[in-house]
Amino acid sequence: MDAVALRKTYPGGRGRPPVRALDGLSFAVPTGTVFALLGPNGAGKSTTTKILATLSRADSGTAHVAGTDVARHPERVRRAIGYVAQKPVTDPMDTGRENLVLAGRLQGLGARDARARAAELLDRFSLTDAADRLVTTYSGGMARKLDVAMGLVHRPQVLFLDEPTTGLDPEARAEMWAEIERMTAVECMTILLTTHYLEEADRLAANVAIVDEGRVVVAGTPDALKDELRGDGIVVELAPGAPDDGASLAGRVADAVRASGVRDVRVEGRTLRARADAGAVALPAVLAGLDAAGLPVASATLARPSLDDVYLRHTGRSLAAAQAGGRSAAGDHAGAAAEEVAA
Ligand SMILES: Nc1ncnc2c1ncn2[C@@H]1O[C@H](COP(=O)(O)OP(=O)(O)OP(=O)(O)O)[C@@H](O)[C@H]1O
Repeated sequence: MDAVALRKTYPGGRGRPPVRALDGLSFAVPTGTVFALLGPNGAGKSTTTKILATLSRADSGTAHVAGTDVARHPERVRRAIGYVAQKPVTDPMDTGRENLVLAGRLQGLGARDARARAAELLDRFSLTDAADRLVTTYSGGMARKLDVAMGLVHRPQVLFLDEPTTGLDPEARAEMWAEIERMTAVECMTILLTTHYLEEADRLAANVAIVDEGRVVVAGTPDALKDELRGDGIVVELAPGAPDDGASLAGRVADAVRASGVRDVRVEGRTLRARADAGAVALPAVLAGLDAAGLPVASATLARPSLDDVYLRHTGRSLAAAQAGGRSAAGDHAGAAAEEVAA
């Protein structure tokens, strides 16, 4: 599966400016592996997934799924893929089993085969005990597992999972992760996953592409991306006593730690992030510099590089900050054009 130079602009609607969702996005996914598109809300992950799943068309660029060009032969692609959207597709007033049997019938299975496939999937997702209860009574984790099962009824070669664990509690998330790992390990399925959880990408994906403002800023294996960052990460939270006067606080903090030998210094609000070859040596010097400058510290941590550091390095801000702030052009979708469905 690959995407090459995908571009997509949504019309703004109601006097709003158009939104450039994809700005030349490219990546390649080896068959039988999990690939994660990682980025904050509005980065363009869902738009990419919809184009690859033939639910939307790119303005330009090409994409292949299961060896087929998505724009030229969308019907062939649809037969080869399962698509699990962010929003549930199940009918809450039907049982889990009824939902799966109906999905099987819609995919062309006979009644007996649809029932057998439903039972198999219910068992696989540990939903057999709840199979004959209405979906409206399911927990968030159970409902999400049923969504994924719905995408698997026709045994797709390629599965798209759009934020499969958003909103799930840690236990349900761990169960979902185990199932995703099983799908690639045992069934050799190719999975494109979108997430804004760094830990999820790190744990599941053989390869990760960090997406920001409609393009891939960096891609590689999680380990290779982390190895690019030499040394340790230092994070210092300033105490509330430190005046938060934006740019001038950032400047004072940067000046205060200049002599400590740290690099890649960034200040967001009251949080200082920096890197050092030997963090244990640099951290006391950082704290001494802040103390001398009259900047009180609330906490300080030292950590091996994480995907968050990779994100910060390549986008200039932490994923948490990007998630909180959204992207500059992103608004809510109100007044925007309704999602179109490619013919
Ligand atoms: N149908 C639409 N009409 C107008 N703008 C849209 C539409 N769908 C998405 N957008 C805009 O395109 C940009 C990319 O959105 P997209 O949903 O692809 O991002 P995302 O990374 O998947 O974010 P999320 O995690 O919120 O789903 C955003 O600015 C979004 O507001």
